[in-house]
Amino acid sequence: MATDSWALAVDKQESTTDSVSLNVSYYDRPFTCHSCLVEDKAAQSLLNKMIHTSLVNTTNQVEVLQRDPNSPLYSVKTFEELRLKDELLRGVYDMGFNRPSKIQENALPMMLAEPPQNLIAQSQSGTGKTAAFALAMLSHVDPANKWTQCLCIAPTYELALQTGKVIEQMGKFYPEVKLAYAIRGNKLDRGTKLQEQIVIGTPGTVLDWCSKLKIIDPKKISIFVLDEADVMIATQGHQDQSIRIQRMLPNECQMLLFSATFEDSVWKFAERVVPDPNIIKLKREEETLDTIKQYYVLCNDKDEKFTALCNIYGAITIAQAMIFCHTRRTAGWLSAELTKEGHVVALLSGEMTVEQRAAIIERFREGKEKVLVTTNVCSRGIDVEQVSVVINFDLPMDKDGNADNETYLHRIGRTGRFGKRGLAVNMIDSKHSMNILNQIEEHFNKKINKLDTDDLDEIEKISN
Ligand SMILES: Nc1ncnc2c1ncn2[C@@H]1O[C@H](COP(=O)(O)OP(=O)(O)OP(=O)(O)O)[C@@H](O)[C@H]1O
Repeated sequence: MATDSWALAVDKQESTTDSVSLNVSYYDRPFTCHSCLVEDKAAQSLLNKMIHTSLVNTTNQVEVLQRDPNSPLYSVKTFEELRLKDELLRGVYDMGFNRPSKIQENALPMMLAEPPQNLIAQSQSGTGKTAAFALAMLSHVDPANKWTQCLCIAPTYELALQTGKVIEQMGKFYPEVKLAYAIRGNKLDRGTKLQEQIVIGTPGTVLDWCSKLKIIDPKKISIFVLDEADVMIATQGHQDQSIRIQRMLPNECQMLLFSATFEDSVWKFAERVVPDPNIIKLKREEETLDTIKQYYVLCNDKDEKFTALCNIYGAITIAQAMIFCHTRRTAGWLSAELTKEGHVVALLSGEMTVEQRAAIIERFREGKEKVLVTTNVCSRGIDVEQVSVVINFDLPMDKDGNADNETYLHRIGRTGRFGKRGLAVNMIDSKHSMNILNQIEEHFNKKINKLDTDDLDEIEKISN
């Protein structure tokens, strides 16, 4: 679960600095807690999964690298064209899927081909990867054979359960196929012969079931799925266990690997566990600042920033806004102040569990609250796309106190999605924050104009 340790470190530092001198900005000191910066990728991934209750609408480009150029990849525009078993087709339609998503359209023909083909696929969260490999596994198994034929590993207990749910739902009309969870707490005696055709679990337990306990015969596995590879490799132990499992499988076993991101380390791991792969990459829409109007507001302190924020709210109609604060404490204070002013505010806070965060983001996505106040740590990597205004109550910075340009782009970039014009307002209350703003301007080669929040006419103009 999320530890949110960075927020904790920032909070701690904030409180220490307060007691030293009220005039010294805590931004002036570099952070010391480097290890605290390790993100909880699994929590992030689980959050995104829970939030994406429907397919994310993307206009992304697909890149397909086929191993065998002589077998042209045919495109599937309907699920019928995949010649799925009737039971599965019913399952798919029962889940409300009318046609395959982009990643499904490209990956499913490869996954269902004869002879089996290996695949490495990358696309952002919510694009339909889980549903794709769930369908592939369900299509491949022979329900008459009462042994494990498909093995799927996920980085955490919770992610394994989420994926299992999809398989169960999709296989609803195919009850002959059974699923078992190889997760902690699911204790089976050594030598038990598992009858379930599909097993989903975490690497450690799956490895135990295959080797020590001999519950699964790895030589009888015909599909091996590695889900959330980017999260998996964040834990060295998982990486080693995954490779050990893979080594036990027969050469002809189909290997499938999925990941939401594809940095070098993921790539290296993928190449080790998936021989001769086909590769599908769904390029994420480039985030851009071009359609976003960016401003800054000059203030002396936090209270003035709050007044400026209220002035903006008073002058323009804001559909939905996200407000980013640097610390959990500021976020809490701000949401309380905004609530006093009559705003309906949601606060995403560091001490919440993943489930609580997902519920809050879900309500915000549904429009139940119009303002979401959050810290960056809390919302990192989470896609909320419909926001029209982003307020940087505190500017994003890295551990050394420099501008965090990537985070800035991620926060702001989303407001301009789908061609809509977005608005971003940066609150400046110190020399240091002005410095960060200048670094951001320089990095993106874009001038950010000053906004006078005491001039209501001027504010009104920016929303046109
Ligand atoms: N073809 C489809 N049509 C409509 N909805 C779909 C389709 N495929 C998947 N979905 C839905 O879209 C949501 C996201 O799908 P899925 O969980 O498979 O994405 P993902 O890429 O695996 O995401 P993550 O990386 O977070 O695991 C789910 O609610 C799923 O039910």
